Amino acid sequence: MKTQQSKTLFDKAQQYLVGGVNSPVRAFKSVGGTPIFIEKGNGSKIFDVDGNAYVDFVQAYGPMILGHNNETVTKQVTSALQDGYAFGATNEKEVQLAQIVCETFETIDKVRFVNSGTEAVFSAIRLARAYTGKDKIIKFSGCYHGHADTLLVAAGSGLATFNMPSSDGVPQDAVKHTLIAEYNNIESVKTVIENNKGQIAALIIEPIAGNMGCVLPSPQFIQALQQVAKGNQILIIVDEVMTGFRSKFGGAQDLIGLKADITTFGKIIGGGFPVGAYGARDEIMQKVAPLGNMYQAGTLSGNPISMACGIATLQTLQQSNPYPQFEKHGAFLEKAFYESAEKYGVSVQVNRFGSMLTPFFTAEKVVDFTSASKANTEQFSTFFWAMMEKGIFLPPSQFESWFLSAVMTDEDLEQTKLAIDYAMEQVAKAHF
Ligand SMILES: Cc1ncc(COP(=O)(O)O)c(C=O)c1O
Ligand SMILES: N[C@H](C=O)CCC(=O)O
Repeated sequence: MKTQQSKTLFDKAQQYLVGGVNSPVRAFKSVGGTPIFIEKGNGSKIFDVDGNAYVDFVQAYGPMILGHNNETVTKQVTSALQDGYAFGATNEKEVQLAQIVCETFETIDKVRFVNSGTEAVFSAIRLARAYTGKDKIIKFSGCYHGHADTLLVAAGSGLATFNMPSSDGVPQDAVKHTLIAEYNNIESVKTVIENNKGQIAALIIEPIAGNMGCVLPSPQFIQALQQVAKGNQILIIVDEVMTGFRSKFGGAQDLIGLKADITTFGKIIGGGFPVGAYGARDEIMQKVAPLGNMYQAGTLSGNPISMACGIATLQTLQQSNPYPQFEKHGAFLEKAFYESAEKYGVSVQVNRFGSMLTPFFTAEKVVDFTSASKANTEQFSTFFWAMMEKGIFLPPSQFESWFLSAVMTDEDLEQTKLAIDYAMEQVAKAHF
């Protein structure tokens, strides 16, 4: 694997960008070595500046569900660009994308577009507080909801990767209303509620956790969560930034049977352009300005290029329906993991939901952040670099999800299966 050009660019990047990156997980810090610099993407693959090709399981951390440079999407974005990029006045494309979201989600009458998942989530929390008149919120350990102050506690993704319980610069005052419960543990939720009776506006949850690696909620947990929230007048914010339109044309909330009061989006609804959104039934959304007194605004919110890309991406997903294929491909990879792990005596747990998956290097079932944290990150690093050597690009962290794209071919999957076998062998050689 040649890396000279990436190394040269990374040296230069570190002169001008903090740590050479614009988002911490991209720095490869937890797996060591130099991050690759991407030149271009096409279909299921990305290509780095040294000429290496990789089957892409990162997909920009989710949005590129149709793969790179999808012909229909590129055409519609190019056409939108000819008409101008931002107006500070409403454009029909905003209405079109909003209509798709509202018609797809039973729990949503209206949406508001913003520019990122982070913005969507902190706005949703403000809305829940405005609607209920209460301040406290519950968040689950290991879930990540973006980098707003209130939510940078016991968070997953980069914070889990770098073993940071919280971020410097967040005042104690900003997190004093954030209460932490454990994923898949209803007793922990009940205890938090009992200790804060009548003060909790909302709980926020990743319906399928993707930011401590992929972790699925049990049906019993979801059912009890719904009941407990309802019984205590606590709104449920379902954070679908990662899961929205990923495992079905709609939300993971439908698949697991969780009824959202407020839903947040990002990633796929912008198809790779900056976007976020939050939505709810009318009664709640009427609190948002200009209808109500909860203020939230944005210079570039609903910009026509993100909207065009989102519309084209969702329409293509709806027409092509890649979801049954995701199931087939996901199951193929899951089997490949377990077969190779057994062959080389490596302990692995593969957690998967449709097109999201994480292989955890541990013998214990992974059901929450505590069990996820027991995964062997050194084994993961060995595995990661062996996969890179064989042309497979993965998130450079044990605590992220891999994503399948609709354009992955049988050949890509065979290549990935062979790479998994090789990488497991390297793990066994290096660690046993
Ligand atoms: C579930 C979830 N919520 C919120 C966010 C924040 O989104 P963004 O990175 O677009 O701000 C992310 C990803 O970063 C996410 O995975
Ligand atoms: N896990 C994060 C979002 O889903 C990864 C994106 C990032 O923080 O760069």
